[in-house]
Amino acid sequence: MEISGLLLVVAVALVDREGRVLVQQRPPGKPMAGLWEFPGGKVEAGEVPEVALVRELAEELGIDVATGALAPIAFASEGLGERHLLLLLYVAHEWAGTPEPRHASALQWVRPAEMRTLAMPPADVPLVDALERLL
Ligand SMILES: Nc1nc2c([nH]c(=O)n2[C@@H]2O[C@H](COP(=O)(O)OP(=O)(O)OP(=O)(O)O)[C@@H](O)[C@H]2O)c(=O)[nH]1
Repeated sequence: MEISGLLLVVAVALVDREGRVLVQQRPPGKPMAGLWEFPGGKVEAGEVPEVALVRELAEELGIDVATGALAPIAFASEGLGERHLLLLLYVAHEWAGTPEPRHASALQWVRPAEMRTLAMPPADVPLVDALERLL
């Protein structure tokens, strides 16, 4: 959803039992192709953010997440070309199904410290710091 140049995006750190986080690689043809990011996407007009995230996770990964399993942990505020990105990051420890890369080029489970070695969008760097403090 875009409000006067403000782009609202929701994303999640899915954390497995070993404390690893799922990241996905943006596919060729999309802006920032090849970078690793948290699964998620744009909130559509009139959509509640948590509902948008549940929808994106079903579309992108084929998993079911309950809105109540999503806990907000951090946000990023970052210039994005002509627009400004507001990215809300949630964490979830429970979901149904096995994530598969339906839109992404690849998926991988990584520890927060290892995420620093991955090329990620600029907005994600402070989010990784917040995640590392939390996990
Ligand atoms: N999903 C996601 N998007 C991110 C992250 N970091 C970040 O800067 N973004 C930016 O947030 C925006 C999300 O757009 P998207 O392309 O993933 O969203 P979408 O699935 O709704 O896209 P669509 O327009 O292809 O349907 C992009 O500009 C993307 O680069 C992140 O960690 N996860």
